[in-house]
This record gives sequence, structure tokens and C-alpha cells, in this order.
Amino acid sequence: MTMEITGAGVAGRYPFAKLHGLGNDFVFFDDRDETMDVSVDQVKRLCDRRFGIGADGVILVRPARLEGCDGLMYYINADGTLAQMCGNGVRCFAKYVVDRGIVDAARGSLTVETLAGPRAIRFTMDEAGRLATAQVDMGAPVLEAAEVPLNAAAADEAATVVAEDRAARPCDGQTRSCATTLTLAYPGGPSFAFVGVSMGNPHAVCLIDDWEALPAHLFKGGEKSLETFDVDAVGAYFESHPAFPEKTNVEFACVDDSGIAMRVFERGCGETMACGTGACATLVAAALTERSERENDVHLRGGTLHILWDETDHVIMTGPAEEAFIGEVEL
Ligand SMILES: N[C@H](CCC[C@H](N)C(=O)O)C(=O)O
Repeated sequence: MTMEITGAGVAGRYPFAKLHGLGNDFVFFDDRDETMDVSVDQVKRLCDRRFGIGADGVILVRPARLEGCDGLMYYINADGTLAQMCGNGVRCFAKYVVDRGIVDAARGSLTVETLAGPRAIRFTMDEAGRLATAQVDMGAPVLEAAEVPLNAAAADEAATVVAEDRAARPCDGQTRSCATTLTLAYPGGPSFAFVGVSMGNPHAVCLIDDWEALPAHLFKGGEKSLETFDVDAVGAYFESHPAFPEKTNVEFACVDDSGIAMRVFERGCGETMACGTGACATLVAAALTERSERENDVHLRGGTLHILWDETDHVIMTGPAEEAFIGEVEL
């Protein structure tokens, strides 16, 4: 299951910075002295867009434990649950430490430790001497069902597995298992086919080829499209579906000549403007099901990420990171 943080919540006044990657936004705290012990309630309050600063998550900048890493990204979803990895967050982490001189900009690269392991980053600077874009080696996608994780048997007990396809496509001659596609029933219909991909955190990617084939009750007025699709309702149902023992991030995407268009209902956050790990998982799923080449632009509500699934099986994500404002907050 997903893990809630267990912090007692030490009261105090803390400086923070607000950063985002394509509108997927985070409250950053410098916790290199490891004194912050945030509680679930504190995180929920910080992320509340009415009663707090407002964000999709909280990121603590902590000292690295792994040799060769420049810092540890401790990422907490808005609901107070820990996540192993955050793609937009790790680009913002690079910006946070480079713009503050914690990491020397002249290096042009750094390695960030995450709960999913180290992630190597190369970055470019803007004319004002601040980090502009970051290229992150997000590692290899994990496709083995048990490691995503997926659990069709648990879903079957809920009589919701319509089909399980173990071979989305021969995995490019790799000596790796093929992805699992679970087709799961939605209350009132229809069923949706999800390709399970982990980028250190779980993703269920639904690639839709024909919006017209879906019933009208799944759309919020207007023509049937990704933009009018009811991501909140359908995403919320599958986020906590028994087929996903650790819950899941849920992506809905379609592919055309301009690239991959995607919306995401994130585990522990709800719909976000962008999801870096989700964009990587969606590129992998689209390539495995022969809808896309292994390199493409992924268009999200907040902007575009460029994703390459390279010949070494690593997924390379390139995109911006921005700092919106700084402040002090009473916890
Ligand atoms: N909600 C995600 C973590 C944040 C991922 C997303 N913001 C990204 O940019 O990858 C999870 O629980 O796995």
C-alpha cells in the first residue's frame, strides 16, 4: 500500500520556495540539517489551494545518503503519502540547488538521490544565470507486473478484469518481460485497457484511439475529446482500483502526428497540469503498443516534455523548471 509520512509535525516558521515543472507545483524546504519532521496534516495544509500555499506536493531537500549524489529529494504527495519518484520534482530540485549555489552551475550536471535511486541530470542555464532546462536520465522502465505492481487476481475478485495481455509487443529483443495490459471494467461501462509501467512509481496508461467510441456520460459536454474527458471521475476510480496494490497514477493519452497528448490523474494528488514520470510511462506504453516511436513530444496541460526511450533502455526526459516565489510559512 502507499505509505503515509509519520512526521510528528514540529511547529515553527520555515522559509520555503515554490517551484513548478509545467504547472506541476511543489513547496520546497531546505532540510539539509534534517530537522523538519512534517506531519500529514502539515503537508495537507501546505498543499491546500485555499487555506495554504497550494501545491501538488512538498519536497524536502536533504543530504544525500548515496555516494556520488548531490542531495536527496524527499517527495510527499498532497495527501501526505510518500512517492518514490517525481519527474517534474527532480527537475525543480536541480533548479533549487543550482540557483542557490548549493551545486556549482559550472558543472552543468548533478545527480539527485530519490527513493527510487539516483537520477543523473544535465542542465542548461538562462541569460540571467539560472537553471532553465534539465535533462534527466529517468532510468529503465519496469514492466514486470509484480514490480509495477499490478495484481490481476485481486482485481478479478472484484470481477473487474476483462482481459490480461502479457505481450503488449515483443520488447525490442530485450531480455526483459513484456508489459502487461489489464483491461478493467468501469461502473456503467465501458472497460479500459491499461498498460502497467513503473518509473520507480506505478503508472496505468490508457491509450485511446477513438474518443467517439466512448459513451457520452464520460465527457463533460462539448465534443468527445481528451479535453472534455472526465479525468476526475474515471481517474479517481482507477487510482485506488484493487488491480493496483500500491494505488497508481492514471494516464489517458492519444497519439497523432504532433506527438502524444496526455492528461493524468496522479496518485495522492488528483489531476495535475503535468507529470514527468507519467509522460515517460506513456511514451513507453505508446512505443510498446506501436502507436509511437521511442522518441516523442508529450503534450500535457501545462506544456510539453521531450521523452526518449534510448537504446540502453533508459528513458531520458527533457523539460523546464521554474521558481514562482519564496516566502516564510508558519507550520
Ligand atoms: N503522484 C506521484 C508522484 C509525483 C509524480 C509526478 N508529479 C511527476 O512529475 O513524476 C506518485 O504518487 O507516484
